[in-house]
Amino acid sequence: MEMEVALHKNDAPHWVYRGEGAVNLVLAYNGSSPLFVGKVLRIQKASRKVAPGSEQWVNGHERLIWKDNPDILSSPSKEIAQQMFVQNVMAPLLGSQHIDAGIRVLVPREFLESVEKNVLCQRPAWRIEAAKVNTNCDHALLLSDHSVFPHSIVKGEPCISVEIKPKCGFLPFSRFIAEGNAIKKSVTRFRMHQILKLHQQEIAQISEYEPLDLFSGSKEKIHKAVKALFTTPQNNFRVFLNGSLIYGGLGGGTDSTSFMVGEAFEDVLKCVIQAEVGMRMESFLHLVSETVSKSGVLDRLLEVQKLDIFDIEGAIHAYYDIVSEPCTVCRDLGEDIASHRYTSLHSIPSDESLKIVRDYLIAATAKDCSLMISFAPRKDGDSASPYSNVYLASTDQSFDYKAYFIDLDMKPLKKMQYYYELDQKIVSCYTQMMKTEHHPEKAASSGAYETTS
Ligand SMILES: O=P(O)(O)O[C@@H]1[C@@H](OP(=O)(O)O)[C@H](OP(=O)(O)O)[C@H](O)[C@H](OP(=O)(O)O)[C@H]1OP(=O)(O)O
Ligand SMILES: Nc1ncnc2c1ncn2[C@@H]1O[C@H](COP(=O)(O)OP(=O)(O)OP(=O)(O)O)[C@@H](O)[C@H]1O
Ligand SMILES: [Zn+2]
Repeated sequence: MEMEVALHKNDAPHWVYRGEGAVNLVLAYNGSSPLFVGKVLRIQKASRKVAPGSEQWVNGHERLIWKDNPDILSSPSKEIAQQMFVQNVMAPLLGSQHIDAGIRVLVPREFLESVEKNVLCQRPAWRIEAAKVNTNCDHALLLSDHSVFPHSIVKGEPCISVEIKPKCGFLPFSRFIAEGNAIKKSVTRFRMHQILKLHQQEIAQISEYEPLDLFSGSKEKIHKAVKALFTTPQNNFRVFLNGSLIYGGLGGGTDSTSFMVGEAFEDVLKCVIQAEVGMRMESFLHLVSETVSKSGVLDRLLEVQKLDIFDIEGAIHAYYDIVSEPCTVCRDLGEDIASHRYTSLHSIPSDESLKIVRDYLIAATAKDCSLMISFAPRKDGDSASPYSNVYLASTDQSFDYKAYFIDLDMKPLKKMQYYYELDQKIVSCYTQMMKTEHHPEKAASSGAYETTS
């Protein structure tokens, strides 16, 4: 058992808003207690509307999925189960050197209430509307702050970091994909989802980012992807300087609000990138591309994403067998098609169904996590650094870097049906758009990728 660290109501003023996603709010520490310097606190939110799968942790069927992980099953709460999931399932797959499962700390209600009040003015309105801090939860996770280096805080040296949410980096190849949905095999989920998001006014503009480029392993394509992320960051790209957001949208989601532009931005970069004004951001993007390429961290992420070998169109049938419910997908497809294509899936041993769904959920986590890479300029003669090193030719600078995955939460089994429905919706919206002549976003279809053999 790890030692329990507890926070007090009086600590609240030192914990400041860093960011948030759909389910957690993240606070950074600005005080001087050695226990917390260089750390962030990840606290749970409570949805105002009940989201699919957000109910009580581990129902009977979920226990079956994770039955080989006693640590998960015996977890007394959802947060501890999440921590065990990161440690026992995701870390071995992605490499524990890129993961920090964090330690649990006790947080009294007064602390959470106080923090909630303090950060309110920084939270995006739509996030406030969707969820509040869960003040009934008495635990939070203390994690390393991946946007800084411990030594840069101590010595007051600069550190620049980037957060990338790469999303799914491959095209599905499952034979269970219906003929009518064959487009999924040539256009990435990300690009198709963009059309739906635009249609639902979740975004104002189609992203230029193509996940296949970022995961390609080719330096040129990786750089193309990084430049696209910079041009249309949405919730896929952020830059932090000494832990403060300097580029990209706050609070996740897809709106891009707080932007530093032009010269102001070039100016703040001067402490880390030794280049002329106007060249600094470009150099930094080269540094990011070089590091993504050199580190190979995305190669492993891609392998984990590819655990989804059946696609949701296959996995959904295994899901219905696990929860012992009649398969609504087969029902809606009608006897004929269903009996041909999916009977095999419905007649496999239950351990195989469990494996299909378990792998699908693990892949879903890998498709939704983010990567944080931070850089500290290296001083000459500083050879004893424990960090990896990357060289930026355009500025003749050396950097220490570290790469960590964040947001490796387990996806709830309950979400399977929602995943199926969303997938259908994304494909039909995209197909619809393709059919519509002269649609303003027709151009986006040129993102279709040719599969090379
Ligand atoms: O389904 P997706 O691909 O839209 O992913 C969701 C994300 O949307 P986005 O990356 O903007 O498209 C979504 O992100 P945002 O809330 O849009 O920032 C969440 O990460 C969501 O996961 P969870 O509900 O927090 O467990 C994500 O849901 P999962 O599919 O990962 O369960
Ligand atoms: N260990 C960390 N170090 C630095 N920043 C972090 C860390 N963990 C989270 N953050 C910041 O806080 C934000 C929200 O965290 P996180 O993605 O874990 O929230 P979430 O609610 O689980 O997200 P999602 O909506 O994807 O499920 C991140 O986008 C990142 O900017
Ligand atoms: Zn079925």
